[in-house]
Amino acid sequence: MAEMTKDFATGPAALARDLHRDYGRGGAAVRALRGVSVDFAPGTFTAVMGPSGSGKTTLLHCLAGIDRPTRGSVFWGGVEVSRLPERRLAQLRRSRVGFVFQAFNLMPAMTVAQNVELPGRLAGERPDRERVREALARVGLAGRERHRPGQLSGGQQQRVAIARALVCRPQVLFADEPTGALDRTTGHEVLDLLRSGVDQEGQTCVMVTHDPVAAAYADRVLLLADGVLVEELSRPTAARVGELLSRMGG
Ligand SMILES: Nc1ncnc2c1ncn2[C@@H]1O[C@H](COP(=O)(O)OP(=O)(O)OP(=O)(O)O)[C@@H](O)[C@H]1O
Repeated sequence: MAEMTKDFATGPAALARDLHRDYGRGGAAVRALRGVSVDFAPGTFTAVMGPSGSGKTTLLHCLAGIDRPTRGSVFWGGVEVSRLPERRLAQLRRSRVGFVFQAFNLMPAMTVAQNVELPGRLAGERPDRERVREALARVGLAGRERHRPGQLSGGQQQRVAIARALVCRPQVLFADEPTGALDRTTGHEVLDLLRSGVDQEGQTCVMVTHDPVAAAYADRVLLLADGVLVEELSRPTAARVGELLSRMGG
């Protein structure tokens, strides 16, 4: 592929350089990102934190190729994705990244297996039953293929959404407040799952969260404020993250 560079195998799984995202123009423009540069090494788990409106979701969407930066670049492996034409970007996004939302975003009328197959079907592929079974087994939902989302608990529904994101074996899994709609115990199950994907399968994971306890599952915490990265914390504990957040607020 022409846009591939030779560092593909060894470089970061994803990176951003001088990322800017403005919403609107002129004096009324909201500058959601104002020059973010960051690398995500393969097999690492990063939590993105910061006050409401600091640009966390915008950063995640730009990194995942769901939104385009106004200026700056995003790379997956050695591929610069921020300038790819829409069709090529959609194709690459399907095979390289997975995305998990706070609200699960499952189709209620479809079975669990059909939900996991859906992105592939939308891309015109024939469903691979074995892969779907594997993805569901990986999230602890073997045997629930024929159930509907409404027959599952919130935590199980989020695990279906994670299986859907993992079924194409993405290089990077992005999760936007994946435990935001869950109680604490169920939230921990989802976080354990994300953590074990990183430890056991070398998955790269980037997660937005407001919760210091959730952030402590990560290897690193990035703190955003007003669209810029202001702090980075390695091997976070909930107490250190809490301290950092209260320092920011004070
Ligand atoms: N589509 C949009 N149009 C206009 N402004 C937007 C749009 N999306 C986001 N913004 C603005 O960009 C800024 C960053 O928003 P973003 O959702 O990325 O923040 P966040 O840190 O994820 O917030 P929260 O923690 O509340 O979810 C905010 O000021 C927001 O109002």
